Amino acid sequence: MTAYLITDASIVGGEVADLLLDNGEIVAVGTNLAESIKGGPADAEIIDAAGLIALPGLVDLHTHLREPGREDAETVLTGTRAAALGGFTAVFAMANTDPVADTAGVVEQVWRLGREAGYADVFPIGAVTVGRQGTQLAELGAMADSAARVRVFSDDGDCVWDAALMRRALEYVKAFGGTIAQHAQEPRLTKGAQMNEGALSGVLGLQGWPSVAEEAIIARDILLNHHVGSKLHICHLSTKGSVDIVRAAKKRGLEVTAEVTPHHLLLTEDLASTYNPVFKVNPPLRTKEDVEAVREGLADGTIDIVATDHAPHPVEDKDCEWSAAAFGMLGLETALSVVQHAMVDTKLLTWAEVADRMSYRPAAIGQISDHGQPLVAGAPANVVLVDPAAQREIKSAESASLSRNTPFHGMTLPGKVVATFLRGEPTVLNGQAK
Ligand SMILES: NC(=O)N[C@@H](CC(=O)O)C(=O)O
Ligand SMILES: [Zn+2]
Ligand SMILES: [Zn+2]
Repeated sequence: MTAYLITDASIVGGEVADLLLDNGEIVAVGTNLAESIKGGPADAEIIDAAGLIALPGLVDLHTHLREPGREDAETVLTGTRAAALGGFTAVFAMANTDPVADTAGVVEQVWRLGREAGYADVFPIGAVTVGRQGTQLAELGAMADSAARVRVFSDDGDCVWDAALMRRALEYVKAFGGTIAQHAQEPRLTKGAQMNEGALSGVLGLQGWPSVAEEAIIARDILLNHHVGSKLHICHLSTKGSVDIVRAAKKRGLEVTAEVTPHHLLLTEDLASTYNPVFKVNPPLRTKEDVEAVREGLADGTIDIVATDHAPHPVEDKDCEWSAAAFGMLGLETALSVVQHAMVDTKLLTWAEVADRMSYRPAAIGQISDHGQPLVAGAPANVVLVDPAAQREIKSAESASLSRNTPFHGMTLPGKVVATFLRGEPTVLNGQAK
């Protein structure tokens, strides 16, 4: 195994220093390591990281890898390659596959495919209900006890809308400290909904999706979870009202964690007026006021993490009329750039806080131990090197994903992932996937 000596990196939250990676670990952090390791790993490959920021490998708590079932949209291999290019060393794979990841067998298959691909560790999320049908609890315990060690469960794509079933799910996972990640969407309020409800949806003639459909479920589930004393996580929170509810709940000491996507930190509903379905997503893009509120919420810790909700769809599911198109956007390769643009360059977050929101906290919520750790000697060598001064134009044709549905196509965004290391092995070097 090759050792790597990363020199003069700006270590997030620390000083400019060298990092020596060997045998899957960070074996030393310090200045002039080349001198001090004389007689050490003689064959260490040197990577000049002057001007680059070293962050802990990013962790995405919400990714759609589409395998099994929609290998035309993405596979574990292509999705994790896109993840590595985005600086991620671990991704949590959503359960809305075909077959649904609602058994130990399916989650073990996805976990194993991740290991074989070798680009990022894949942690499967188990479905809450059988077939994501919302009627009967899936075998949560068997998935937890499987080789995949599932700790996060979600019917993402659909809401667990039945309050009694949601209560039972929260109670059930308490036994092993699991988390229920809710896709907060009251289905009766969003029947046929196509975009954010407001003046614009009226003008465009597209069925509106009211903020309250999200907020009502978030409020309900925070109360339910408080009653049960379990762990609740809110997927892709998107409205000002949702931020206010979570902020008030945390203030009262109620247990809840929440995520926001890069696209909800940057894009607004006016993009729907293009009628280009690349901007069609669940939950929908909201207003400028909502974007400001989710940015503030992420900055003050109300929203715990950024999660991509990378949702690949093949051309035929997007290249059609708005109402017929699938919901979802790519996100893995652009997430860090969007966060830099929306949060760092605006002085809302420091890079150390980016490490917190995109590595430490998602790893903690997902209960994984080999990721999301500070870059110190003895830690697993999951590291990403970022050039914050780079500018790049996003081109959908250049995506490593099998799908092309990035809403950032044509935009110039700051920051570029130069290298990603998974347990000391480069998955990306010089901006190229291995
Ligand atoms: N976000 C989306 O618009 N789509 C997701 C499902 C989901 O995250 O709810 C998908 O699986 O395509
Ligand atoms: Zn969802
Ligand atoms: Zn999703």
